[in-house]
Amino acid sequence: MTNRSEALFEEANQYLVGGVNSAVRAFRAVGGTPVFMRRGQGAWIEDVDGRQYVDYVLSYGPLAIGHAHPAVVDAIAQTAANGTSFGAPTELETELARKVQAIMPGMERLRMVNSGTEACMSAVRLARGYTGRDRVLKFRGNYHGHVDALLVEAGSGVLTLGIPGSPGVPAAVTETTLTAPYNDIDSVRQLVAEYGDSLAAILVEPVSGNMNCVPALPEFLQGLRDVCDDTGALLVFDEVMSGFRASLGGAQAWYGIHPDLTCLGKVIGGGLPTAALGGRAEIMDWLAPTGPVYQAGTLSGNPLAMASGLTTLTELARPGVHAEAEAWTARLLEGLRDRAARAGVALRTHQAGTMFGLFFTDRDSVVGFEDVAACDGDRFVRFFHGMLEAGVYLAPSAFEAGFVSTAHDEAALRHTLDAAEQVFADL
Ligand SMILES: Cc1ncc(COP(=O)(O)O)c(C=O)c1O
Ligand SMILES: N[C@H](C=O)CCC(=O)O
Repeated sequence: MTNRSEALFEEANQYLVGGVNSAVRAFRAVGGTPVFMRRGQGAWIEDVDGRQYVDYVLSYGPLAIGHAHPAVVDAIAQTAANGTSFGAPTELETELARKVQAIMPGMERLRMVNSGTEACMSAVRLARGYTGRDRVLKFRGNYHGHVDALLVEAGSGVLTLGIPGSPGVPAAVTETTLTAPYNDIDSVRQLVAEYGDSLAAILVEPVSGNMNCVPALPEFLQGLRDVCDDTGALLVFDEVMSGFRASLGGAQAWYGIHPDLTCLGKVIGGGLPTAALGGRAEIMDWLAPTGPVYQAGTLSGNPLAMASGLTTLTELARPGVHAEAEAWTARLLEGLRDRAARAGVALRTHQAGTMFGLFFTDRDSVVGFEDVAACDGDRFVRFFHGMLEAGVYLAPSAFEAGFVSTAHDEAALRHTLDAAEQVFADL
């Protein structure tokens, strides 16, 4: 069997740092060569040698209705035919904002940006400008993109590569960043007792997807809401990953707990680069041009990304569509647990709508970074490679979440569970 990926990766390394454009893609945590993809359709992707895989990465979340959905492809093509960017307002920006607000009523006002990183960076600046305070609090294992102030005890590639912080981030920038263990409200209360007066914001992934998939405990999120109400700090939900996934209305609808600001990314662009910051109008209006907090972007609100996002959300919001994908995810996890149990493999699973986590552990619960770090990493690596070989594409790190789309069907389920049965037997 040929392996064009090896040749392509060797060549890529001569031009691109580490052969990739985002660190987690490099397979450093699992070993071997990243598989180069050339095509995607629905729930399936095809590599450069023609091998097919059921895809549970879905571009790390954005493709909620699967690869190359015909309506999305049409919308992008039709929009592109009229020009790809204007640097002037277009009607599509308002249409996407209206659609997001219909699904997430807390997004009273939005600002479109180009990436989740930008959304989180702008959230921090806005919170500081609005409150007149400097400190922000984040959680161990949560990842908010590569924002300097938030690259502290971060998840995702930072965990995958074992990087404790990041060289290049001046100490002065992170001096105002406080960190606490995820799902531990007592630690938050202790920090707030000391620093509450200078706290601008608490940023949290309400469903953490960057230390595998760990949903917040409802009492933890409620505790954060209460602490923010008491101190005047803003509660910022980073729903870049959980938005339109934990439920159609995101984690805020799933828990019924509402932040002051929300960061969105991934699904909002349906596979094209867009993201958004939104929330209470009174706070959002502090952004330029209505307010003094500066924020801008040459390609922000790009028409192609607006068309792709709008079409994706329109399809996803059709009655029953998201619920069906959630039910499919539950069947997947039930099937995996069943096959693992039959093979005597200790496996714990988490589900948050169409996000999921697999943990090789016999712990009764996985609620914080320490629980995730204690899972059997060698077993994950064997599982990952076994599944890849059998035509199932999972993220190449035990610290990334899995994703399902509305295109995952019976054939994909059967293929995945048959593969898992074989792989568990050899673990
Ligand atoms: C929760 C969360 N926030 C922020 C980001 C940053 O988004 P982006 O990669 O689009 O910059 C990511 C993913 O990378 C994420 O998962
Ligand atoms: N965990 C990251 C974001 O969700 C994965 C995407 C990336 O950094 O390439």
